[in-house]
Amino acid sequence: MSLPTPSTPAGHDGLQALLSHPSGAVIGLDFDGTLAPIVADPERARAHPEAVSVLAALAPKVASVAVITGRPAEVAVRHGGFAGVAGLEHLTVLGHYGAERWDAATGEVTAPEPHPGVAAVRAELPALLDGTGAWIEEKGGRAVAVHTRRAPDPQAAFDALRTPLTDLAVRHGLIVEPGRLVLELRPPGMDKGVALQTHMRELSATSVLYAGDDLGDLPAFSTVENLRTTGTPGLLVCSGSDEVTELRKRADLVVDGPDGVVTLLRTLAEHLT
Ligand SMILES: O=P(O)(O)OC[C@H]1O[C@H](O[C@H]2O[C@H](CO)[C@@H](O)[C@H](O)[C@H]2O)[C@H](O)[C@@H](O)[C@@H]1O
Repeated sequence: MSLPTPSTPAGHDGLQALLSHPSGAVIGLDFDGTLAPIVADPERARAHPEAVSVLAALAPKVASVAVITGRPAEVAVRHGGFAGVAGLEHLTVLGHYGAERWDAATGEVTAPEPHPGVAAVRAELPALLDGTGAWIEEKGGRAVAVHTRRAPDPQAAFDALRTPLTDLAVRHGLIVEPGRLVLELRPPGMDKGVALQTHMRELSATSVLYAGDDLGDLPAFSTVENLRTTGTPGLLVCSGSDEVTELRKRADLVVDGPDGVVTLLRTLAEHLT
């Protein structure tokens, strides 16, 4: 299968750099909505059935494959089926938007101390969510996610909760990370852009491909755009959905959700020597 053609000159340069010098390339991938199809219950989300084998084919050919996710790193590893896979011995999972790190090489997670604001907002949430149809996803005490996908009117519940949850978060020193019918209350100071840039710097990476689907991926898009202005080529891929349109406008390639991401990565692996 032939590789798709990026719609922008910068994306074209990014793909060419990756193909000509793969050992310098970092492949950064979001989890939910990019490697894993969106489902109503986050506990039931799993990586696309072909994701692991495709990543295992790609990873030995590039500098690094890194999954960069809002999930706790350990949850992404478990739901992804990423541990103990031949070919993924050097996989990195950066969880909680980069605050946590799991390395396949050690199997260990490194994480900062929990922010005290998380427990404080968690205690106040039940009263605030009463009657809204929204529900809470626990995230290991390091963040809380308020989901509205299963509310009677998911978008109305999301819109109604955004301001009160922002006020609550700010009162306790947290920020709100909006996503696909989810409002996450989490500590400030880290995002996927910082996580991607730090990872690339550690590896002296010479090019990057980043694929994401949601608003939380925009900082990583910004990092790639900034790197391109200082001479590091990059390819931005949007895992397309009807729910989020912001990434489409800035992507060099739009593919059809996790199916399209897996197909792209498989084709890329086939073209890398
Ligand atoms: O950075 P990501 O890997 O994209 O994680 C962001 C959030 O993803 C999860 O929620 C999303 O996926 C769920 C399962 O498909 C879906 O039910 C929900 O509507 C989506 O927003 C996850 O549950 C959150 O904790 C992550 O922050």
